[in-house]
Amino acid sequence: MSCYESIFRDALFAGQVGLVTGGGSGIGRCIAHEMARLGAHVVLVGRTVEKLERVAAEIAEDGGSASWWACDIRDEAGVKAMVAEIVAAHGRVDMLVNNAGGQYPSPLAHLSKKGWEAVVATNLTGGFLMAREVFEQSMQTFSRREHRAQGRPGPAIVNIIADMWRGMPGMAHSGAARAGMQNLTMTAAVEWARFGIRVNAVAPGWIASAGMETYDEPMKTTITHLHKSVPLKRLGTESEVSAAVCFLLSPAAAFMTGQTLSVDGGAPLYPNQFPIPAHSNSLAFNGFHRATTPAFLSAHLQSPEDADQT
Ligand SMILES: CCCCCCCCC/C=C/C(=O)SCCNC(=O)CCNC(=O)[C@H](O)C(C)(C)COP(=O)(O)OP(=O)(O)OC[C@H]1O[C@@H](n2cnc3c(N)ncnc32)[C@H](O)[C@@H]1OP(=O)(O)O
Ligand SMILES: NC(=O)C1=CN([C@@H]2O[C@H](COP(=O)(O)OP(=O)(O)OC[C@H]3O[C@@H](n4cnc5c(N)ncnc54)[C@H](OP(=O)(O)O)[C@@H]3O)[C@@H](O)[C@H]2O)C=CC1
Repeated sequence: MSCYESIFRDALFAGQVGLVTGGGSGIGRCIAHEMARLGAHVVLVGRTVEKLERVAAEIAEDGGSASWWACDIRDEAGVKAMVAEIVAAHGRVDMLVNNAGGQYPSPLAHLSKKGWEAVVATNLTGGFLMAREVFEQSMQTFSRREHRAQGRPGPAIVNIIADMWRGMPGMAHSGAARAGMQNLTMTAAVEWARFGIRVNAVAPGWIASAGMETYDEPMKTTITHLHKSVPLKRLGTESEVSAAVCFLLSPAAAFMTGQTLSVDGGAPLYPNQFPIPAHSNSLAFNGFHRATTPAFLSAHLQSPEDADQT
């Protein structure tokens, strides 16, 4: 386990209350630690009590302030009750990090309806329910004028999505849900801007997080090769995602809303494995154009169906 020094100033979030879903492990745990280190009281949300208790104890050990709430973010009544209790206990919610999520690998054609719905509910519906309740119940507690009078904006929301910019082959359910969450981020940003609420997203690429441990051995082998497809030639860290989240929650991002920050080492920009030449060859253009097919590549011009028949 590593420790990172936050680049943000001490007490940046002093006096603020932040909710982190999925705060019991991985990226969410790291975000919760950093927010607490910056002075926030952090409420950790997840389904497994032991994980939440452990992280809350770690934060207390480090001198921070944290509590936890066990809740499945897909359970509408549970989310409503949880946000109500948190608002009653702390008076408000200043920050929401919609980080809970996950998926399992499967070819699109093999996805069951139940599996699809489980992943979409986790990565899209759950985030929607959390954001809506925090919005609704914050608005009931404080009017915009009261927020202004106290010199505070409304809650800042950050949604964790994923690198799904070119689809998400092998994880179609998650790609569809994350794309939905990115779109929801933009809509919420516009609809809630007049209440001083900012809504942004962070799209992690491949991160060496505790969550990667949840996969089976064949997937873990795949994951050990992923760095080759990243221009920066490594996986990201939990703390690099956390830094982007804390930036978006902070006043440094006061004029940013509806945006998605990618933390991915440039992976979606250059997914291919061919080497970049040191010098480009200039191509002479004389009005003709020619077409040739190198013999060794002929087979690769066939569609998979044609290739099967040969
Ligand atoms: C590709 C290369 C990229 C390579 C690139 C890889 C890196 C990608 C980057 C992303 C990395 C991460 O997100 S890392 C974070 C990973 N962390 C996680 O994924 C942990 C959280 N995940 C989960 O909780 C689960 O996966 C999730 C399905 C979302 C929620 O589960 P639930 O508790 O709701 O439900 P379960 O009861 O477990 O499952 C409900 C149904 O879902 C289906 N289901 C669930 N798990 C299943 C499984 N492993 N295989 C088949 N089907 C499954 C079944 O139909 C289940 O019903 P039954 O058949 O009746 O049981
Ligand atoms: N690691 C990576 O490379 C990437 C990760 N991401 C996303 O970042 C987020 C954090 O992932 P990471 O830290 O790696 O993985 P983890 O598996 O460690 O974190 C996921 C957390 O979400 C919680 N969670 C899952 N489902 C629910 C639910 N229905 N209700 C409440 N809590 C839930 C889990 O706790 P519990 O099971 O106890 O509820 C867990 O603590 C996820 O959304 C993930 O998909 C996106 C792109 C890349």
